[in-house]
Amino acid sequence: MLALHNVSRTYPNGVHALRGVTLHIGPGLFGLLGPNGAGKSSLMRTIATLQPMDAGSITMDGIDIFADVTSHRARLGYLPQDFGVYPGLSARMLLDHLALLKGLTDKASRRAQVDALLEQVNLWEHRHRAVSGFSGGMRQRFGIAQALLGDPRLLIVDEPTAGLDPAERSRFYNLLSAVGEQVVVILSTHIVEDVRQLCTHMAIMNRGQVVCEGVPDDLVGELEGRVFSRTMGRQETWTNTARGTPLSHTLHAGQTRLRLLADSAPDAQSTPTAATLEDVYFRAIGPVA
Ligand SMILES: Nc1ncnc2c1ncn2[C@@H]1O[C@H](COP(=O)(O)OP(=O)(O)OP(=O)(O)O)[C@@H](O)[C@H]1O
Repeated sequence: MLALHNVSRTYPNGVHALRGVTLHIGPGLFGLLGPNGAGKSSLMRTIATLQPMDAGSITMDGIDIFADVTSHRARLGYLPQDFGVYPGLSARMLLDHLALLKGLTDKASRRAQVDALLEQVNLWEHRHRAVSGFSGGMRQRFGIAQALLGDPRLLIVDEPTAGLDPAERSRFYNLLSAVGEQVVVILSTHIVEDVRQLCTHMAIMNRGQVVCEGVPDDLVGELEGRVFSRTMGRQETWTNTARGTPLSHTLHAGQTRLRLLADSAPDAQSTPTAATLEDVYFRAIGPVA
């Protein structure tokens, strides 16, 4: 169990990136959602002990992660938003090299682990190809393989599906959910659907704070029966709309569809509609104009 208590961080430039974050993260896949700049990467990097915090505490199974950074890192796998690769090095050679850097010094067991990981992430047949020439999805799967070196107990994955096409994304989802059966996985993303498809627990961050936390289905269930939808009138603007709390608006076949939160139908045009995790998200962070 990873426990964060009142974690705060202000960068030297004065940006208050984390403001008293408290979270308890157990086994399975934990989704961390939030808009750009919410503080997700800052939190990930802090949990990975790549940057300090100004206040608060983080423990893993009751042990302060900053008390013994080396042993925490040995139990940690991290896939950052952008990870560089050496040009020209094959997947197998690069993974072997990264394994060595991670302290896997015994050649035979290192090779065995490298090969097993390449199989696990479905890159075995591409093991002799240069990682620098991989597609986005293959690269991310390689990223998971490198993060899993040394059998970590905690895996941190920061916005992994950006730029992946639907097929690659779904392959990546399958891999991540299989991994999530064995280790604690924290997935940071601003794609609500990622969390919907993968995560058993989640939190939403906004402006450095956790503004919503729970089980995705429960959070959606809390809004059930209170979400209404209607076409937005031509003269109407996002802010002068009638009753109910506006959640979001989307274009559908050239018309703007408005989603509202209200205890009963706000007007004759609104129809009840099934609540979604996106409604939970917009309710937590506030409507986007
Ligand atoms: N090293 C840094 N020095 C100064 N400010 C930073 C640094 N890293 C992040 N910030 C600022 O801290 C805030 C939180 O950024 P962070 O990258 O943690 O958010 P995020 O939720 O991961 O966003 P994104 O989805 O865009 O990656 C932002 O205002 C950002 O500009």
